[in-house]
Amino acid sequence: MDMTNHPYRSVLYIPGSKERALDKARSLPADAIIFDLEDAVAPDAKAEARETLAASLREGGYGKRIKIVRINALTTEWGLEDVRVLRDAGADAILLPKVNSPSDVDALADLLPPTMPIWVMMETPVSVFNAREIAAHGRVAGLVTGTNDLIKDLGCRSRADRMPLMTALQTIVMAARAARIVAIDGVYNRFRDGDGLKAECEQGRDLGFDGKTLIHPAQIEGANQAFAPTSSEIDLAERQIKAYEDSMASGQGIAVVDGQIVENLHVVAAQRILAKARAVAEMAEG
Ligand SMILES: CC(C)(COP(=O)(O)OP(=O)(O)OC[C@H]1O[C@@H](n2cnc3c(N)ncnc32)[C@H](O)[C@@H]1OP(=O)(O)O)[C@@H](O)C(=O)NCCC(=O)NCCSC(=O)C[C@H](O)C(=O)O
Ligand SMILES: [Mg+2]
Repeated sequence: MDMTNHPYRSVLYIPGSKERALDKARSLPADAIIFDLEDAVAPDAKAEARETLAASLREGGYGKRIKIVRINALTTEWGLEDVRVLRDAGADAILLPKVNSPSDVDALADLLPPTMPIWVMMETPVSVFNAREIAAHGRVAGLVTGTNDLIKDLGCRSRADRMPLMTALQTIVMAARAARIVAIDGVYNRFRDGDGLKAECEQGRDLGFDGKTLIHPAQIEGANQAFAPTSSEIDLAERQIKAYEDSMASGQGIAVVDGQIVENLHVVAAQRILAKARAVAEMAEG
């Protein structure tokens, strides 16, 4: 699975214990799925969920959706067995919760095949302080923000504008961008509130996240819309690239489109928008 040229607009958590949801996900329009063995699964159900999930992954049918398994932390009684059962079950990546430092990633890397990408939950204050080093770890391919755990650990208020989380959110995006890996925003807990989800998706998009983690199928469409390039963004990107090429051909280094300058760096951003639009279109083709 090519994980780099892939959209990550909607990243849906599914409890590994829920067979019906595991099955339903095969037809949901999410870009990626996090099959969860951690917080969505009760302690008594963990052993059975592990086997249920391994069987679902082996059965397949998830198409182009990126398949990420969230194991329990290796410091828990379940973590090692999660790795043993799931490491060869067909996941595209393993997601490690409650990471604090690169050494936590090392511990998991030692247990996985060398080609298996590791994603990391950024959900402790220490992980935010160590964000740059965690993101730069050679095995880490994505950062997933755990806003619920962050709010718990910070003791901050859960506000609609997420002001108390802003330093953490921006640090996570910056760390991911510096390391050229994926950055996914946290979940919106009020899963029946479409307007609230839309606002939070747009905020996450504006901050630079690639997409949002979700807890319910009803949230997928809102995230897919918010994190996809709009038709006017695509149109502007195409015109910027054309204008810049024309200006280069006539010996000038700068073009002007809609009253704004276009330099090489704007062309790079425009090309990124078009690449994302192509990736979204390919995902829609199924
Ligand atoms: C939140 C839910 C418990 C709600 O479940 P339910 O009441 O069953 O919802 P519905 O009846 O509306 O469900 C309708 C159908 O959709 C399927 N469904 C529901 N949720 C999912 C899902 N996540 N993936 C796939 N399919 C789903 C139901 O099976 C129904 O199907 P059908 O019967 O065929 O019509 C529930 O949505 C849920 O459990 N969500 C996931 C919660 C979760 O994963 N939490 C852990 C991750 S959040 C987190 O930990 C973030 C981070 O770590 C942090 O710190 O912030
Ligand atoms: Mg968490």
